[in-house]
Amino acid sequence: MDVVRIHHPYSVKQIKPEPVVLTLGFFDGVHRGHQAVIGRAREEARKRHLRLAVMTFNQHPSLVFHQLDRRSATYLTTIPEKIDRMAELGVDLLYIVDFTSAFANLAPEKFVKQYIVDLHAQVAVAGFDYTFGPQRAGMADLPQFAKGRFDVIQVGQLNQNAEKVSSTRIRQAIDVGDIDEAASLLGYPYHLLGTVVHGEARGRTIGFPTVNIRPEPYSRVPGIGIYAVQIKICDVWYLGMASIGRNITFGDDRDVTIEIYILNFGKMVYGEPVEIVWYSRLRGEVKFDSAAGLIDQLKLDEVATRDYFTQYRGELLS
Ligand SMILES: Cc1cc2nc3c(=O)[nH]c(=O)nc-3n(C[C@H](O)[C@H](O)[C@H](O)COP(=O)(O)O)c2cc1C
Ligand SMILES: Nc1ncnc2c1ncn2[C@@H]1O[C@H](COP(=O)(O)OP(=O)(O)O)[C@@H](O)[C@H]1O
Repeated sequence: MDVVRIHHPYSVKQIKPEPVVLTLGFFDGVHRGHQAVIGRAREEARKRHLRLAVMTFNQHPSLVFHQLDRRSATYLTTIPEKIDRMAELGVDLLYIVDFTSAFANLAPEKFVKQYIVDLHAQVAVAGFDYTFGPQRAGMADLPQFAKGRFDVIQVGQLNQNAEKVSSTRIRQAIDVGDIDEAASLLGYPYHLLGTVVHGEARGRTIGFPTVNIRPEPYSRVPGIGIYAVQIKICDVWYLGMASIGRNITFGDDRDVTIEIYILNFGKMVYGEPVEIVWYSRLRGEVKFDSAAGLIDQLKLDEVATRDYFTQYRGELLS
């Protein structure tokens, strides 16, 4: 897959000359609804023997249109994850456009000319709620702006349990730790990228050393709780149990940390990039009277983690 980053106004040299089916959207999470849009575009690309292109943005449009608080400016998929997901969906060409005021304020005619026609789109595909231009023109308006220069395909709303599959719904599920619901809406288990940093060096003293994770900036961290996870370090996947919490047994008013005890592991890996896959929420965070109480619970958690993977994810056990 070719990835082309664009900052408005772009240079024509950046644009690939081949005709494409162009899929438009922000696609945070690349969830089942997004997969349906991209899948429809892929079908059209195959039929017409064209390359499949996607045009997305580096940041959420609402960042430019109005102020966002810090928490809502986080993403289900940061750019590196989105790139991986798009490649897996068979996308040939990904344009990542910096969403700036200059880009957002392009009149719809100019947006259509510069970002659809000049990208050599023979077909533009988007979800029913895609909007463009400062007045937020919609998909129903796109054919009139196309003026016969490309075809327009609008993909309808995908529902699950009679409700729209949406990034907002998935963010809400992630926030309350409902990663099962998140996975069923995403169509894959939730992932998070980060780096191993130093913690308080207490884990090793209680027999459960943990990698402390600093998440990739702007990524959305699941709600407080204890989870069965998979973690990739130095290109190898391991099983583990993760705690997202304030380590309340050891004091009040602590910051939320992400810590993972990795099964069958004993290496020092500070500074390594990691990928975490969230499989199951085991329990909430508990305040124990002593470290001994926590240790007993961690032993039970380890059994619960192994049981979970044996029972439901046998394919991950090697
Ligand atoms: C699977 C798991 C479950 C945990 N559950 C709790 C908990 O319920 N309550 C709590 O106070 N700390 C919990 N912890 C966090 C420990 O307090 C923490 O790992 C320990 O203090 C080591 O911290 P350090 O890595 O900063 O040295 C848990 C940690 C793990 C790995
Ligand atoms: N089974 C394991 N799971 C997680 N980390 C481990 C494991 N074995 C060794 N380590 C290493 O030990 C470190 C964690 O030790 P810990 O005492 O919790 O210290 P700190 O909280 O300062 O990182 C990890 O960062 C990792 O490099």
